[in-house]
Amino acid sequence: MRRQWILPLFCAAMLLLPALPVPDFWITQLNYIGLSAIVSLGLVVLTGVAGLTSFGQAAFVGVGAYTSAYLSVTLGISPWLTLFVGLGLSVAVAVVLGALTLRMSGHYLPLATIAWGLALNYSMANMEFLGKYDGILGVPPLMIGDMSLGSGRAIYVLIWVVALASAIAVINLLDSRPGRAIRSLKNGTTMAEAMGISTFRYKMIAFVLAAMLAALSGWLFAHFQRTVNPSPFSLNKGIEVLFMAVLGGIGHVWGAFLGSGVVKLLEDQLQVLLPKLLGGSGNFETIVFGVILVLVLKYAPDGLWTFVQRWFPKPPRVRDWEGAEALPSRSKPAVGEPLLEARAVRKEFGGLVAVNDVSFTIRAGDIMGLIGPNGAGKSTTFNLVSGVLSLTKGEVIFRGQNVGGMSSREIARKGMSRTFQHVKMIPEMTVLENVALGGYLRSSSGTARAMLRLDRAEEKRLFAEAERQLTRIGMADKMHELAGNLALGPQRLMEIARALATDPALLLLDEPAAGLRLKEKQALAEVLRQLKREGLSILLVEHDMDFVMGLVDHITVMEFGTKLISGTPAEVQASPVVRAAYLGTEH
Ligand SMILES: Nc1ncnc2c1ncn2[C@@H]1O[C@H](COP(=O)(O)OP(=O)(O)OP(=O)(O)O)[C@@H](O)[C@H]1O
Repeated sequence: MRRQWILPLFCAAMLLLPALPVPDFWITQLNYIGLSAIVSLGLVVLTGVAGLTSFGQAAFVGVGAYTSAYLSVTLGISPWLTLFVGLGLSVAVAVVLGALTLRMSGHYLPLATIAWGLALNYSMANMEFLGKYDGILGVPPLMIGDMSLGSGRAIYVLIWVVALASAIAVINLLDSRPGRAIRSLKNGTTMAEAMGISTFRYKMIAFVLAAMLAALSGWLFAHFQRTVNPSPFSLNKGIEVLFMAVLGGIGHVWGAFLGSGVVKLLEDQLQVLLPKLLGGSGNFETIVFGVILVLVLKYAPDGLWTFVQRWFPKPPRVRDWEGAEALPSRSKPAVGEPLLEARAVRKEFGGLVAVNDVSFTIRAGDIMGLIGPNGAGKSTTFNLVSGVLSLTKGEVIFRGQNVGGMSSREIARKGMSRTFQHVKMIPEMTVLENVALGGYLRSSSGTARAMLRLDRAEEKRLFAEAERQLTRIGMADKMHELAGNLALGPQRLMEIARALATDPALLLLDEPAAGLRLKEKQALAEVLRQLKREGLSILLVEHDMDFVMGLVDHITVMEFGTKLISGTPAEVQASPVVRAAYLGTEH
Protein backbone atom coordinates (compact mmCIF):
# COMPACT_ATOMS: atom_id res chain seq x y z
CA MET A 1 0.00 0.00 0.00
CA ARG A 2 1.32 3.50 -0.79
CA ARG A 3 2.35 5.41 2.29
CA GLN A 4 0.26 8.49 1.61
CA TRP A 5 -2.94 6.42 1.77
CA ILE A 6 -2.33 5.07 5.24
CA LEU A 7 -3.34 8.20 7.18
CA PRO A 8 -6.59 8.94 5.26
CA LEU A 9 -7.58 5.26 5.46
CA PHE A 10 -6.85 5.11 9.19
CA CYS A 11 -8.88 8.30 9.80
CA ALA A 12 -11.79 7.05 7.68
CA ALA A 13 -11.77 3.65 9.43
CA MET A 14 -11.76 5.24 12.89
CA LEU A 15 -14.57 7.64 12.08
CA LEU A 16 -16.81 5.04 10.41
CA LEU A 17 -16.45 2.52 13.24
CA PRO A 18 -19.62 3.41 15.20
CA ALA A 19 -21.70 2.81 12.05
CA LEU A 20 -20.58 -0.81 12.17
CA PRO A 21 -22.02 -3.36 14.63
CA VAL A 22 -19.18 -2.81 17.10
CA PRO A 23 -20.22 -3.53 20.74
CA ASP A 24 -20.79 -0.48 22.95
CA PHE A 25 -18.01 -1.63 25.26
CA TRP A 26 -15.42 -1.17 22.51
CA ILE A 27 -16.81 2.20 21.55
CA THR A 28 -16.49 3.33 25.18
CA GLN A 29 -12.92 2.00 25.32
CA LEU A 30 -12.06 3.86 22.13
CA ASN A 31 -13.57 7.03 23.56
CA TYR A 32 -11.23 6.80 26.55
CA ILE A 33 -8.29 6.02 24.26
CA GLY A 34 -9.07 9.06 22.10
CA LEU A 35 -9.39 11.30 25.17
CA SER A 36 -6.07 10.12 26.62
CA ALA A 37 -4.36 10.37 23.24
CA ILE A 38 -5.26 14.08 22.99
CA VAL A 39 -3.54 14.73 26.34
CA SER A 40 -0.55 12.51 25.42
CA LEU A 41 -0.21 14.42 22.17
CA GLY A 42 0.50 17.54 24.21
CA LEU A 43 3.22 15.61 26.03
CA VAL A 44 4.73 14.52 22.71
CA VAL A 45 5.25 18.20 21.88
CA LEU A 46 6.20 19.31 25.38
CA THR A 47 8.30 16.41 26.61
CA GLY A 48 9.21 14.33 23.57
CA VAL A 49 10.06 17.17 21.21
CA ALA A 50 10.86 20.15 23.42
CA GLY A 51 12.41 18.08 26.23
CA LEU A 52 10.34 19.63 29.06
CA THR A 53 9.00 16.94 31.38
CA SER A 54 5.60 17.53 32.94
CA PHE A 55 3.81 15.32 35.45
CA GLY A 56 0.99 17.80 35.88
CA GLN A 57 -0.96 17.62 32.61
CA ALA A 58 -4.01 15.97 34.21
CA ALA A 59 -4.59 19.21 36.12
CA PHE A 60 -5.10 21.04 32.81
CA VAL A 61 -7.60 18.34 31.80
CA GLY A 62 -9.38 19.28 35.03
CA VAL A 63 -9.34 22.99 34.13
CA GLY A 64 -11.13 22.23 30.84
CA ALA A 65 -13.56 19.78 32.43
CA TYR A 66 -14.47 21.81 35.53
CA THR A 67 -14.83 25.09 33.62
CA SER A 68 -17.32 23.59 31.20
CA ALA A 69 -19.15 21.57 33.86
CA TYR A 70 -19.51 24.55 36.21
CA LEU A 71 -20.56 27.08 33.58
CA SER A 72 -23.01 24.76 31.82
CA VAL A 73 -24.60 23.35 35.02
CA THR A 74 -24.69 26.45 37.22
CA LEU A 75 -25.11 29.20 34.66
CA GLY A 76 -26.70 27.22 31.83
CA ILE A 77 -24.15 28.42 29.28
CA SER A 78 -23.90 26.39 26.05
CA PRO A 79 -21.03 23.89 26.23
CA TRP A 80 -19.88 25.08 22.80
CA LEU A 81 -19.16 28.46 24.42
CA THR A 82 -17.72 27.04 27.60
CA LEU A 83 -15.14 25.23 25.47
CA PHE A 84 -13.59 28.58 24.62
CA VAL A 85 -13.74 29.75 28.23
CA GLY A 86 -11.99 26.51 29.31
CA LEU A 87 -9.33 26.88 26.63
CA GLY A 88 -8.83 30.55 27.55
CA LEU A 89 -8.49 29.67 31.23
CA SER A 90 -6.00 26.88 30.48
CA VAL A 91 -3.92 29.33 28.43
CA ALA A 92 -4.00 31.87 31.27
CA VAL A 93 -3.00 29.27 33.89
CA ALA A 94 -0.28 27.88 31.57
CA VAL A 95 1.16 31.35 30.88
CA VAL A 96 1.37 32.14 34.61
CA LEU A 97 2.84 28.74 35.52
CA GLY A 98 5.13 28.79 32.48
CA ALA A 99 6.45 32.24 33.35
CA LEU A 100 7.26 30.97 36.84
CA THR A 101 8.69 27.56 35.98
CA LEU A 102 9.90 27.28 32.36
CA ARG A 103 13.19 29.03 33.01
CA MET A 104 14.05 26.29 35.47
CA SER A 105 16.35 23.59 34.20
CA GLY A 106 17.32 20.04 35.14
CA HIS A 107 15.09 18.35 37.71
CA TYR A 108 13.57 21.63 38.97
CA LEU A 109 11.01 21.80 36.16
CA PRO A 110 9.55 18.28 36.66
CA LEU A 111 9.42 18.98 40.41
CA ALA A 112 7.61 22.23 39.75
CA THR A 113 5.06 20.42 37.53
CA ILE A 114 4.37 18.01 40.38
CA ALA A 115 3.86 20.96 42.70
CA TRP A 116 1.40 22.80 40.48
CA GLY A 117 -0.31 19.54 39.45
CA LEU A 118 -1.02 18.84 43.11
CA ALA A 119 -2.00 22.44 43.85
CA LEU A 120 -4.50 22.64 40.99
CA ASN A 121 -5.98 19.25 41.84
CA TYR A 122 -6.38 20.11 45.54
CA SER A 123 -7.96 23.43 44.57
CA MET A 124 -10.61 21.54 42.58
CA ALA A 125 -11.20 19.17 45.50
CA ASN A 126 -11.57 21.90 48.12
CA MET A 127 -13.64 24.56 46.43
CA GLU A 128 -17.20 24.67 47.75
CA PHE A 129 -18.60 25.99 44.46
CA LEU A 130 -16.97 23.08 42.55
CA GLY A 131 -18.65 20.52 44.80
CA LYS A 132 -15.48 19.56 46.69
CA TYR A 133 -14.72 15.80 46.41
CA ASP A 134 -18.21 15.02 45.06
CA GLY A 135 -17.65 17.28 42.09
CA ILE A 136 -20.40 18.47 39.75
CA LEU A 137 -23.20 16.16 38.68
CA GLY A 138 -25.71 16.41 35.84
CA VAL A 139 -23.41 17.93 33.23
CA PRO A 140 -25.50 18.39 30.06
CA PRO A 141 -24.66 16.49 26.90
CA LEU A 142 -23.30 18.27 23.86
CA MET A 143 -26.02 19.06 21.33
CA ILE A 144 -25.76 19.59 17.60
CA GLY A 145 -29.12 21.20 16.79
CA ASP A 146 -31.62 18.72 18.21
CA MET A 147 -29.17 15.82 18.14
CA SER A 148 -27.74 14.87 21.51
CA LEU A 149 -24.18 13.56 21.80
CA GLY A 150 -25.10 12.08 25.18
CA SER A 151 -24.37 8.47 24.30
CA GLY A 152 -20.89 7.02 23.96
CA ARG A 153 -21.56 6.14 20.34
CA ALA A 154 -22.78 9.66 19.53
CA ILE A 155 -19.83 11.50 21.09
CA TYR A 156 -17.33 8.99 19.65
CA VAL A 157 -17.13 10.76 16.27
CA LEU A 158 -16.52 14.15 17.90
CA ILE A 159 -13.80 12.73 20.19
CA TRP A 160 -12.01 11.10 17.26
CA VAL A 161 -12.42 14.06 14.93
CA VAL A 162 -10.78 16.20 17.62
CA ALA A 163 -8.06 13.61 18.31
CA LEU A 164 -7.16 13.04 14.66
CA ALA A 165 -7.37 16.74 13.75
CA SER A 166 -5.10 17.54 16.73
CA ALA A 167 -2.62 14.87 15.58
CA ILE A 168 -2.56 16.27 12.02
CA ALA A 169 -2.14 19.82 13.35
CA VAL A 170 0.80 18.68 15.53
CA ILE A 171 2.38 16.82 12.58
CA ASN A 172 2.04 20.02 10.51
CA LEU A 173 3.54 22.06 13.32
CA LEU A 174 6.57 19.81 13.77
CA ASP A 175 7.36 20.12 10.07
CA SER A 176 7.50 23.92 9.98
CA ARG A 177 9.50 26.97 10.97
CA PRO A 178 8.11 27.14 14.55
CA GLY A 179 8.27 23.33 14.73
CA ARG A 180 11.99 23.33 13.97
CA ALA A 181 12.40 26.02 16.64
CA ILE A 182 10.59 23.78 19.17
CA ARG A 183 12.72 20.80 18.09
CA SER A 184 15.86 22.85 18.69
CA LEU A 185 15.04 23.24 22.42
CA LYS A 186 15.90 19.72 23.46
CA ASN A 187 19.70 19.91 23.15
CA GLY A 188 20.29 23.13 25.06
CA THR A 189 19.44 26.65 24.03
CA THR A 190 22.81 28.04 22.82
CA MET A 191 22.49 27.04 19.17
CA ALA A 192 18.84 28.07 18.86
CA GLU A 193 19.52 31.48 20.41
CA ALA A 194 22.48 31.95 18.04
CA MET A 195 20.06 31.37 15.15
CA GLY A 196 17.89 34.19 16.54
CA ILE A 197 15.28 31.94 18.16
CA SER A 198 13.76 33.02 21.47
CA THR A 199 13.95 29.71 23.26
CA PHE A 200 11.77 30.90 26.13
CA ARG A 201 9.02 31.90 23.71
CA TYR A 202 8.99 28.43 22.13
CA LYS A 203 9.09 26.68 25.49
CA MET A 204 6.02 28.73 26.37
CA ILE A 205 4.33 27.87 23.05
CA ALA A 206 4.92 24.14 23.64
CA PHE A 207 3.66 24.44 27.22
CA VAL A 208 0.53 26.39 26.28
CA LEU A 209 -0.23 24.04 23.39
CA ALA A 210 0.05 21.00 25.66
CA ALA A 211 -2.22 22.70 28.22
CA MET A 212 -4.80 23.54 25.53
CA LEU A 213 -4.85 19.96 24.24
CA ALA A 214 -5.34 18.72 27.81
CA ALA A 215 -8.17 21.22 28.40
CA LEU A 216 -9.81 20.20 25.12
CA SER A 217 -9.73 16.59 26.25
CA GLY A 218 -11.18 17.68 29.62
CA TRP A 219 -14.09 19.45 27.93
CA LEU A 220 -14.93 16.33 25.91
CA PHE A 221 -14.49 14.19 29.04
CA ALA A 222 -16.93 16.29 31.09
CA HIS A 223 -19.70 16.04 28.48
CA PHE A 224 -19.01 12.36 27.81
CA GLN A 225 -19.00 11.35 31.49
CA ARG A 226 -21.70 13.93 32.34
CA THR A 227 -20.11 14.39 35.75
CA VAL A 228 -16.77 15.66 37.03
CA ASN A 229 -14.88 15.08 40.28
CA PRO A 230 -11.23 15.63 41.22
CA SER A 231 -9.90 12.06 40.95
CA PRO A 232 -9.43 11.82 37.13
CA PHE A 233 -7.30 14.98 37.31
CA SER A 234 -4.94 13.86 40.07
CA LEU A 235 -1.16 13.56 39.94
CA ASN A 236 -1.59 9.78 39.40
CA LYS A 237 -3.45 10.47 36.19
CA GLY A 238 -0.76 12.95 35.16
CA ILE A 239 1.82 10.21 35.60
CA GLU A 240 -0.41 7.78 33.69
CA VAL A 241 -0.58 10.01 30.58
CA LEU A 242 3.17 10.50 30.72
CA PHE A 243 3.49 6.71 30.94
CA MET A 244 1.24 6.34 27.87
CA ALA A 245 3.33 8.81 25.89
CA VAL A 246 6.63 7.17 26.91
CA LEU A 247 5.33 3.68 26.18
CA GLY A 248 4.02 4.67 22.76
CA GLY A 249 7.09 6.71 21.90
CA ILE A 250 7.26 10.17 23.37
CA GLY A 251 8.93 11.67 20.31
CA HIS A 252 6.23 10.41 17.93
CA VAL A 253 2.76 11.80 17.29
CA TRP A 254 1.22 8.38 16.65
CA GLY A 255 3.05 7.04 19.69
CA ALA A 256 0.52 9.01 21.76
CA PHE A 257 -2.30 6.95 20.24
CA LEU A 258 -0.44 3.66 20.44
CA GLY A 259 0.55 4.25 24.07
CA SER A 260 -2.99 5.28 25.07
CA GLY A 261 -4.43 2.25 23.31
CA VAL A 262 -2.03 -0.25 24.84
CA VAL A 263 -2.39 1.16 28.38
CA LYS A 264 -6.18 1.42 28.31
CA LEU A 265 -6.71 -2.07 26.88
CA LEU A 266 -4.10 -3.65 29.12
CA GLU A 267 -5.51 -1.86 32.18
CA ASP A 268 -8.92 -3.24 31.42
CA GLN A 269 -7.69 -6.81 31.00
CA LEU A 270 -5.40 -6.68 34.03
CA GLN A 271 -8.13 -5.26 36.28
CA VAL A 272 -10.14 -8.43 35.64
CA LEU A 273 -7.29 -10.92 35.46
CA LEU A 274 -4.98 -9.92 38.31
CA PRO A 275 -7.49 -10.02 41.21
CA LYS A 276 -8.49 -13.50 40.03
CA LEU A 277 -4.88 -14.66 39.90
CA LEU A 278 -3.71 -13.00 43.09
CA GLY A 279 -6.92 -13.20 45.06
CA GLY A 280 -8.50 -10.14 46.67
CA SER A 281 -9.01 -6.74 45.15
CA GLY A 282 -6.56 -3.90 44.55
CA ASN A 283 -4.94 -1.83 41.84
CA PHE A 284 -2.51 -4.59 40.91
CA GLU A 285 -2.27 -3.31 37.33
CA THR A 286 -0.28 -0.32 38.61
CA ILE A 287 2.48 -2.71 39.72
CA VAL A 288 2.54 -4.33 36.27
CA PHE A 289 2.67 -0.89 34.60
CA GLY A 290 5.61 0.04 36.81
CA VAL A 291 7.51 -3.05 35.67
CA ILE A 292 6.58 -2.45 32.01
CA LEU A 293 7.79 1.15 32.20
CA VAL A 294 11.18 0.09 33.56
CA LEU A 295 11.52 -2.55 30.81
CA VAL A 296 10.48 -0.11 28.08
CA LEU A 297 12.90 2.54 29.31
CA LYS A 298 15.69 -0.03 29.31
CA TYR A 299 14.99 -1.97 26.10
CA ALA A 300 12.92 0.38 23.92
CA PRO A 301 13.56 3.91 25.17
CA ASP A 302 12.05 5.39 22.00
CA GLY A 303 8.79 3.55 22.67
CA LEU A 304 6.70 1.03 20.78
CA TRP A 305 5.98 3.29 17.80
CA THR A 306 9.55 2.86 16.52
CA PHE A 307 8.74 -0.83 15.89
CA VAL A 308 5.64 0.10 13.88
CA GLN A 309 7.54 2.83 12.05
CA ARG A 310 9.94 0.30 10.56
CA TRP A 311 7.12 -0.94 8.34
CA PHE A 312 6.57 2.57 6.96
CA PRO A 313 10.00 4.09 6.23
CA LYS A 314 9.71 7.80 5.61
CA PRO A 315 10.35 8.77 1.97
CA PRO A 316 12.65 11.75 1.35
CA ARG A 317 10.98 15.17 1.32
CA VAL A 318 9.51 15.99 -2.09
CA ARG A 319 11.69 18.64 -3.72
CA ASP A 320 8.91 21.10 -4.53
CA TRP A 321 10.77 24.37 -3.94
CA GLU A 322 12.21 24.83 -7.44
CA GLY A 323 11.81 28.48 -8.45
CA ALA A 324 10.68 29.63 -4.97
CA GLU A 325 11.24 33.32 -4.32
CA ALA A 326 14.51 34.08 -2.48
CA LEU A 327 14.28 34.98 1.22
CA PRO A 328 14.89 38.63 2.10
CA SER A 329 18.56 39.52 2.42
CA ARG A 330 20.35 42.20 4.43
CA SER A 331 22.52 45.04 3.10
CA LYS A 332 26.21 44.14 3.33
CA PRO A 333 29.06 46.47 4.32
CA ALA A 334 31.39 47.67 1.54
CA VAL A 335 34.73 45.84 1.31
CA GLY A 336 37.29 47.47 3.58
CA GLU A 337 34.75 49.07 5.94
CA PRO A 338 35.42 48.35 9.64
CA LEU A 339 33.03 45.51 10.46
CA LEU A 340 33.89 44.29 13.93
CA GLU A 341 36.01 45.99 16.53
CA ALA A 342 36.82 44.40 19.85
CA ARG A 343 37.95 47.15 22.24
CA ALA A 344 39.82 45.92 25.30
CA VAL A 345 37.41 43.02 25.86
CA ARG A 346 37.87 41.30 29.19
CA LYS A 347 36.42 38.22 30.82
CA GLU A 348 37.05 37.10 34.36
CA PHE A 349 35.83 33.76 35.71
CA GLY A 350 36.16 34.32 39.46
CA GLY A 351 39.85 35.01 39.95
CA LEU A 352 40.87 33.76 36.47
CA VAL A 353 41.33 36.38 33.77
CA ALA A 354 40.46 34.28 30.70
CA VAL A 355 40.56 37.27 28.31
CA ASN A 356 42.71 40.20 29.32
CA ASP A 357 41.81 43.48 27.54
CA VAL A 358 42.09 42.06 24.01
CA SER A 359 41.54 44.37 21.00
CA PHE A 360 41.35 43.66 17.28
CA THR A 361 39.54 44.85 14.16
CA ILE A 362 38.05 42.97 11.23
CA ARG A 363 37.27 44.78 7.98
CA ALA A 364 34.55 43.69 5.56
CA GLY A 365 35.84 41.09 3.10
CA ASP A 366 38.66 39.96 5.43
CA ILE A 367 39.25 36.62 7.02
CA MET A 368 40.84 36.96 10.42
CA GLY A 369 42.30 34.05 12.31
CA LEU A 370 42.32 34.10 16.10
CA ILE A 371 44.93 31.56 17.09
CA GLY A 372 46.80 30.44 20.16
CA PRO A 373 47.62 27.35 22.18
CA ASN A 374 45.02 25.44 24.20
CA GLY A 375 43.49 27.52 26.97
CA ALA A 376 44.74 30.81 25.44
CA GLY A 377 41.24 32.33 25.66
CA LYS A 378 40.23 32.12 21.98
CA SER A 379 36.84 30.47 22.49
CA THR A 380 36.06 32.81 25.38
CA THR A 381 36.87 35.83 23.17
CA PHE A 382 34.69 34.34 20.45
CA ASN A 383 31.83 33.84 22.90
CA LEU A 384 32.20 37.42 24.14
CA VAL A 385 31.98 38.76 20.60
CA SER A 386 28.95 36.62 19.72
CA GLY A 387 27.08 37.37 22.96
CA VAL A 388 27.14 33.83 24.39
CA LEU A 389 29.18 35.15 27.35
CA SER A 390 28.76 38.54 28.99
CA LEU A 391 31.70 40.95 29.01
CA THR A 392 33.39 41.79 32.29
CA LYS A 393 34.69 44.96 30.60
CA GLY A 394 35.28 46.38 27.13
CA GLU A 395 33.26 47.07 24.01
CA VAL A 396 32.32 45.13 20.89
CA ILE A 397 31.46 47.41 17.98
CA PHE A 398 29.68 45.66 15.11
CA ARG A 399 28.75 47.69 12.03
CA GLY A 400 29.17 50.90 14.02
CA GLN A 401 27.00 49.79 16.96
CA ASN A 402 28.08 48.69 20.41
CA VAL A 403 26.73 45.14 20.74
CA GLY A 404 28.61 44.38 23.98
CA GLY A 405 26.00 43.27 26.51
CA MET A 406 23.48 42.21 23.88
CA SER A 407 22.23 38.62 23.89
CA SER A 408 23.42 36.21 21.21
CA ARG A 409 19.91 36.36 19.75
CA GLU A 410 20.05 40.12 19.31
CA ILE A 411 23.56 39.90 17.87
CA ALA A 412 22.38 37.24 15.38
CA ARG A 413 19.68 39.68 14.28
CA LYS A 414 22.39 42.28 13.59
CA GLY A 415 24.07 39.89 11.13
CA MET A 416 26.66 37.83 13.00
CA SER A 417 26.31 34.08 12.63
CA ARG A 418 28.41 31.36 14.18
CA THR A 419 29.30 27.70 14.33
CA PHE A 420 30.33 25.79 17.45
CA GLN A 421 33.49 24.08 18.62
CA HIS A 422 31.35 21.05 19.53
CA VAL A 423 28.82 20.68 16.70
CA LYS A 424 25.33 21.67 17.80
CA MET A 425 22.51 20.35 15.66
CA ILE A 426 19.24 18.43 15.77
CA PRO A 427 20.45 14.90 14.96
CA GLU A 428 17.01 13.47 14.20
CA MET A 429 16.30 16.14 11.57
CA THR A 430 17.65 15.98 8.02
CA VAL A 431 20.60 18.07 6.90
CA LEU A 432 18.22 20.24 4.86
CA GLU A 433 15.96 20.89 7.87
CA ASN A 434 18.94 21.71 10.08
CA VAL A 435 20.18 24.24 7.55
CA ALA A 436 16.66 25.68 7.13
CA LEU A 437 16.83 26.56 10.84
CA GLY A 438 19.39 29.20 9.80
CA GLY A 439 16.67 30.97 7.80
CA TYR A 440 14.57 31.49 10.94
CA LEU A 441 15.08 35.26 11.18
CA ARG A 442 14.44 35.71 7.46
CA SER A 443 10.96 34.18 7.73
CA SER A 444 7.91 34.77 9.88
CA SER A 445 5.30 31.95 9.88
CA GLY A 446 3.89 31.37 13.34
CA THR A 447 2.40 28.39 15.16
CA ALA A 448 -1.23 28.75 14.04
CA ARG A 449 -0.31 29.18 10.37
CA ALA A 450 1.95 26.14 10.59
CA MET A 451 -0.72 23.97 12.23
CA LEU A 452 -3.18 24.89 9.50
CA ARG A 453 -0.53 24.29 6.78
CA LEU A 454 -0.80 27.88 5.54
CA ASP A 455 2.96 28.30 5.63
CA ARG A 456 3.92 26.22 2.60
CA ALA A 457 4.96 29.09 0.30
CA GLU A 458 7.41 30.34 2.93
CA GLU A 459 8.61 26.80 3.68
CA LYS A 460 9.53 26.40 -0.01
CA ARG A 461 11.55 29.61 0.20
CA LEU A 462 13.32 28.31 3.32
CA PHE A 463 14.17 24.95 1.76
CA ALA A 464 15.29 26.60 -1.48
CA GLU A 465 17.67 28.75 0.58
CA ALA A 466 18.88 25.73 2.59
CA GLU A 467 19.58 23.80 -0.61
CA ARG A 468 21.35 26.82 -2.10
CA GLN A 469 23.68 27.04 0.90
CA LEU A 470 24.31 23.29 0.86
CA THR A 471 25.17 23.50 -2.84
CA ARG A 472 27.50 26.41 -2.03
CA ILE A 473 29.53 24.22 0.30
CA GLY A 474 29.26 21.11 -1.89
CA MET A 475 26.86 19.12 0.29
CA ALA A 476 23.62 19.19 -1.68
CA ASP A 477 23.83 15.41 -2.25
CA LYS A 478 23.50 14.85 1.52
CA MET A 479 20.47 17.08 2.12
CA HIS A 480 18.03 14.26 2.85
CA GLU A 481 20.33 12.40 5.25
CA LEU A 482 19.72 12.58 8.99
CA ALA A 483 22.22 15.04 10.44
CA GLY A 484 23.08 12.64 13.27
CA ASN A 485 24.22 10.01 10.73
CA LEU A 486 26.91 12.26 9.22
CA ALA A 487 30.62 12.06 10.04
CA LEU A 488 32.14 15.00 11.95
CA GLY A 489 33.54 16.70 8.82
CA PRO A 490 30.22 16.97 6.98
CA GLN A 491 28.52 17.95 10.26
CA ARG A 492 30.88 20.92 10.57
CA LEU A 493 30.21 21.88 6.96
CA MET A 494 26.47 21.61 7.66
CA GLU A 495 26.89 24.07 10.53
CA ILE A 496 28.60 26.47 8.13
CA ALA A 497 25.70 26.11 5.67
CA ARG A 498 23.26 26.79 8.53
CA ALA A 499 25.18 29.91 9.52
CA LEU A 500 25.26 31.02 5.86
CA ALA A 501 21.48 30.59 5.65
CA THR A 502 21.17 33.46 8.15
CA ASP A 503 22.66 35.73 5.42
CA PRO A 504 25.42 36.95 7.76
CA ALA A 505 27.52 40.07 7.41
CA LEU A 506 30.16 38.27 9.50
CA LEU A 507 30.65 34.54 9.84
CA LEU A 508 32.24 33.28 13.07
CA LEU A 509 33.77 29.80 12.96
CA ASP A 510 34.83 28.24 16.26
CA GLU A 511 37.62 25.70 15.66
CA PRO A 512 36.03 24.32 12.50
CA ALA A 513 38.98 21.97 11.86
CA ALA A 514 39.04 20.43 15.36
CA GLY A 515 38.82 16.64 15.27
CA LEU A 516 38.78 16.44 11.46
CA ARG A 517 40.82 13.97 9.40
CA LEU A 518 43.29 15.36 6.86
CA LYS A 519 40.92 14.90 3.90
CA GLU A 520 38.07 16.56 5.79
CA LYS A 521 40.37 19.47 6.72
CA GLN A 522 41.29 19.90 3.06
CA ALA A 523 37.61 19.90 2.04
CA LEU A 524 36.85 22.48 4.74
CA ALA A 525 39.78 24.69 3.70
CA GLU A 526 38.52 24.60 0.10
CA VAL A 527 35.03 25.68 1.21
CA LEU A 528 36.46 28.56 3.24
CA ARG A 529 38.66 29.67 0.33
CA GLN A 530 35.59 29.72 -1.87
CA LEU A 531 33.64 31.80 0.69
CA LYS A 532 36.58 34.19 0.82
CA ARG A 533 36.51 34.52 -2.98
CA GLU A 534 32.81 35.34 -2.70
CA GLY A 535 33.78 38.24 -0.42
CA LEU A 536 32.45 36.91 2.90
CA SER A 537 33.95 38.30 6.12
CA ILE A 538 35.03 35.59 8.52
CA LEU A 539 36.46 35.37 12.03
CA LEU A 540 38.10 32.00 12.46
CA VAL A 541 39.15 30.62 15.83
CA GLU A 542 41.66 27.82 15.45
CA HIS A 543 44.62 26.35 17.19
CA ASP A 544 45.84 24.51 14.09
CA MET A 545 48.34 27.07 12.76
CA ASP A 546 48.96 25.24 9.44
CA PHE A 547 45.25 25.19 8.68
CA VAL A 548 44.96 28.93 9.23
CA MET A 549 48.09 30.21 7.51
CA GLY A 550 47.13 29.75 3.86
CA LEU A 551 43.59 30.93 4.46
CA VAL A 552 43.49 34.21 6.33
CA ASP A 553 44.37 37.86 5.68
CA HIS A 554 45.16 38.73 9.29
CA ILE A 555 45.98 36.84 12.41
CA THR A 556 45.64 37.72 16.06
CA VAL A 557 47.63 35.46 18.35
CA MET A 558 46.60 34.94 21.98
CA GLU A 559 48.41 33.35 24.88
CA PHE A 560 47.28 33.13 28.53
CA GLY A 561 44.31 35.40 27.78
CA THR A 562 46.36 38.25 26.30
CA LYS A 563 47.03 39.32 22.74
CA LEU A 564 50.58 38.49 21.70
CA ILE A 565 50.58 39.99 18.22
CA SER A 566 48.36 40.96 15.29
CA GLY A 567 49.59 40.89 11.70
CA THR A 568 49.67 39.18 8.35
CA PRO A 569 50.36 35.42 8.28
CA ALA A 570 53.94 36.13 7.14
CA GLU A 571 54.54 38.59 10.01
CA VAL A 572 53.10 36.20 12.54
CA GLN A 573 55.07 33.25 11.21
CA ALA A 574 58.29 35.23 11.44
CA SER A 575 57.61 36.33 15.01
CA PRO A 576 59.88 34.69 17.61
CA VAL A 577 57.26 35.45 20.28
CA VAL A 578 54.68 33.35 18.44
CA ARG A 579 57.10 30.50 17.87
CA ALA A 580 57.87 30.51 21.53
CA ALA A 581 54.19 30.35 22.42
CA TYR A 582 53.60 27.41 20.11
CA LEU A 583 56.86 25.52 20.51
CA GLY A 584 57.47 26.38 24.14
CA THR A 585 60.88 27.97 23.48
CA GLU A 586 62.08 31.03 25.39
CA HIS A 587 60.62 34.38 24.23
N1 LIG B 1 32.95 28.89 31.91
C1 LIG B 1 34.19 28.92 32.40
N2 LIG B 1 34.39 28.97 33.72
C2 LIG B 1 35.66 29.03 34.23
N3 LIG B 1 36.77 29.04 33.47
C3 LIG B 1 36.63 28.99 32.14
C4 LIG B 1 35.33 28.92 31.53
N4 LIG B 1 35.51 28.89 30.17
C5 LIG B 1 36.83 28.92 29.96
N5 LIG B 1 37.50 28.99 31.13
C6 LIG B 1 38.96 29.06 31.28
O1 LIG B 1 39.39 30.18 30.53
C7 LIG B 1 40.64 29.89 29.89
C8 LIG B 1 40.51 30.11 28.40
O2 LIG B 1 39.67 29.09 27.85
P1 LIG B 1 39.24 29.05 26.33
O3 LIG B 1 38.34 27.87 26.16
O4 LIG B 1 38.75 30.36 25.92
O5 LIG B 1 40.62 28.75 25.62
P2 LIG B 1 40.90 28.35 24.11
O6 LIG B 1 42.04 29.19 23.67
O7 LIG B 1 39.66 28.44 23.33
O8 LIG B 1 41.34 26.85 24.27
P3 LIG B 1 40.98 25.55 23.41
O9 LIG B 1 41.77 25.68 22.17
O10 LIG B 1 41.44 24.44 24.28
O11 LIG B 1 39.51 25.59 23.22
C9 LIG B 1 40.98 28.46 30.27
O12 LIG B 1 41.87 28.51 31.36
C10 LIG B 1 39.67 27.86 30.67
O13 LIG B 1 39.85 26.84 31.62
